[in-house]
Amino acid sequence: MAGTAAVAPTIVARAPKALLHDHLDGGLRPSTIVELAEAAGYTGLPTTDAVALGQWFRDSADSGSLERYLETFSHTVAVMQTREQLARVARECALDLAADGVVYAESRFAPEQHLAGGLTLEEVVDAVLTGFREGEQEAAAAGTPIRMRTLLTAMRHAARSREIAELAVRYRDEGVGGFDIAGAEAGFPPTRHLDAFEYLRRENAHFTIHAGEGFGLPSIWEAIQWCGADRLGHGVRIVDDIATGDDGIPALGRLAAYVRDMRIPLEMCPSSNIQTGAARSVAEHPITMLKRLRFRVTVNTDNRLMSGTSMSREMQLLVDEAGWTIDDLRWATINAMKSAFLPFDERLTIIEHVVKPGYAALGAHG
Ligand SMILES: O=c1[nH]cnc2c1ncn2[C@H]1C[C@H](O)[C@@H](CO)O1
Ligand SMILES: [Zn+2]
Repeated sequence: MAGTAAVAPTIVARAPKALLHDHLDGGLRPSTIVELAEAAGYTGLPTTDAVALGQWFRDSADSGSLERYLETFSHTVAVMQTREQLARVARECALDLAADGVVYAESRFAPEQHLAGGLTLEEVVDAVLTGFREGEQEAAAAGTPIRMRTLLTAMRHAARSREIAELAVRYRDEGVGGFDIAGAEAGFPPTRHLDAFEYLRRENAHFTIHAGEGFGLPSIWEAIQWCGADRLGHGVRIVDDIATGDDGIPALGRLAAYVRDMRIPLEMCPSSNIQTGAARSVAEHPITMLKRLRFRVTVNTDNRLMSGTSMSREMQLLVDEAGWTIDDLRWATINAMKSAFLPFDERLTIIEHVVKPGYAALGAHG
């Protein structure tokens, strides 16, 4: 019966997908890193063999710690310092996602990390937006249309969040959907960046916050109740506020209830969470319990390079290891589209004209 049989990889590949949490500097093709490093004279790579390099990223990111996981980004950021490098990486990102069946994606990066080659913050953003536009055009011509948006990230250990928030507002009509903070979570609470969030709220702008990944409930609570985040990056530790009683019935604490009641989207990234130690396995990942409890769950890649993953792979893992059905994949995709930092009418158009017909053709039910 449709919706209950295990979903075959060919079906997952064809399913329309929506991606809210993907890092531009965490999704480079290994071959591109090797080429860009050689052309730029960057000699810091652990190997110049593309296959071995891909493996190196996956192994190094498999560290059990968010801090060590983040160290691997020094190599990708090193080859994203010129206009051409940034545009190429963005173009390839759009093409790779489109080839994987992603129809809508928000890709994020931290402009402040791309100034070493002398570019200004504006030039960095322009270069990335140019690359996304090229990728969109080529993907459409290849018969795999994708709509790309970018989120501008500020690094939580640094002190440029207000400036980056202003940049996000300045570019909001050019393809920037919103703002985010990322980087090590423990020791860097989101309230350090309160002025940036207050500014964004006054500007009617959108933002998400990485919270509840490398640190627990206090981080989620601050992100929502102090900072006013529209969405949570990961948010996986919200399960710490859900107790299972003797009767087996889950009881939600006040914060978990708030997140569910307010339909706050959770940008969940199973493979990344396993690598950083935020979850033990896909089978035990809280995403499936949260889906059952009907939180606003979405499925995401986080860093395709570091996790050796794709949207299809994350979905297939949930199918194979956590029993997700095609109806579940459809539900998560519609959740993501409902939560996108895109005008409401455009969200509806993608849901009604792309996502629903795409899943209907695969036998899924609403
Ligand atoms: O999962 C993550 N948690 C916190 N920070 C992250 C994660 N993935 C990537 N980052 C950081 C490293 C990148 O250089 C930065 C901007 O994309 O965001
Ligand atoms: Zn992330």
